[in-house]
Amino acid sequence: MSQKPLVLTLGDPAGIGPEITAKAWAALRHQPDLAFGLIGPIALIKGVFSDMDLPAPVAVSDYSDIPKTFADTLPVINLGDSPLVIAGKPDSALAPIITGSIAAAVTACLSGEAAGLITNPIAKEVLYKAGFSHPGHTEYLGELTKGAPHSGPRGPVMMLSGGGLRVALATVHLPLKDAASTLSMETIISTATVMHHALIRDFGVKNPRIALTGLNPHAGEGGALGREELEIINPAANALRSVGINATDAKPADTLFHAEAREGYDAVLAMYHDQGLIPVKTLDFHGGVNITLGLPIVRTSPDHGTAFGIAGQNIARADSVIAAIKSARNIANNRAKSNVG
Ligand SMILES: NC(=O)c1ccc[n+]([C@@H]2O[C@H](COP(=O)([O-])OP(=O)(O)OC[C@H]3O[C@@H](n4cnc5c(N)ncnc54)[C@H](O)[C@@H]3O)[C@@H](O)[C@H]2O)c1
Ligand SMILES: N[C@H](C(=O)O)[C@H](O)COP(=O)(O)O
Repeated sequence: MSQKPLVLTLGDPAGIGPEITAKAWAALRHQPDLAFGLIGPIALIKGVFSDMDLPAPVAVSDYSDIPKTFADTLPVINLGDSPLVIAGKPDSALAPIITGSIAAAVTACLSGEAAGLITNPIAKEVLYKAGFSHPGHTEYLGELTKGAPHSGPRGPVMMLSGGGLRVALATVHLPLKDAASTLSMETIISTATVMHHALIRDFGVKNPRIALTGLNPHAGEGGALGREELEIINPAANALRSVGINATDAKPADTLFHAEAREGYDAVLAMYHDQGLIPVKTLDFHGGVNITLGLPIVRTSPDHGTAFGIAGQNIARADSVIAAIKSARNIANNRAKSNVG
């Protein structure tokens, strides 16, 4: 399978990224197939390793050095100097190194030097204050990769995996009041099409079954509680089925996520952010993974954020970032197989 290393972005260094990076490295150092390098100022990560009595990270100049170094210490693609970072104290002055780390990781994946990237959490508000114009990583990665060749329908599509669920979103980071007015047949069709192809290529699902949620309570109750199901979602489902994509008509979201339902589908397409992410994070907060579908590169992320309130206390759990690293390797391997096949 792909022997190229994975790369981990810095995220907001005032958050829990540095400590979960150290904990993930300590947990995975003897698993060479999960070797990863951090992209960021090495000065920002050394203190955490010292506090945890871990070997000091080392700067490497080439991505090919990551696998050779990983068992002994964390390899770092050094981005040079950084402004002062105080754990738990976000600072928009850090925005250039935060976004610079992401851009460098994308470049490494596009060049083939890295098999995939995992993003440490960012705090959107902090980046917005610095002029970051994208809603989050997902859209930024879409922009950074839009010119690169990609076999299959292009995203980006956000999908959270965890608790036995895979849930993608038809609308993402916009005010809830706008979610209904933004919802369209075109958005549902394009998102479900990306999901279908990704389930096959990235997850090895032979005949994907995608359940669509309704927008309204009880999926609109036949139109009595809203008409988006009758006028948008179900016509989109019909169009999807007409081209061979197995998508259901709108189903009531409050009963779609229970165990029996979960067994009936390979993924769910939810109509708005919290409708889809609450079940995943409720069932498996520390095992959940955020996966971006429809990109020419592999990208995963922990399902949590910067947790500024606990940053620097060494109590953050690395489970989710470890799950994200494993997921990135699995997807990279599946893509390598499908490219060969
Ligand atoms: N992947 C990402 O980049 C990502 C994901 C979600 C939220 N965010 C951003 O993070 C910021 C904070 O968001 P939030 O407070 O809603 O969510 P959060 O995930 O940062 O925190 C939610 C709660 O979970 C706890 N928590 C989070 N991660 C933990 C871990 N690894 N171990 C132990 N406890 C953990 C926090 O202490 C807090 O109590 C926001 O700016 C948001 O946009 C980023
Ligand atoms: N909606 C995501 C979540 O709750 O996990 C989170 O905001 C990350 O989004 P990006 O990966 O686009 O930054």
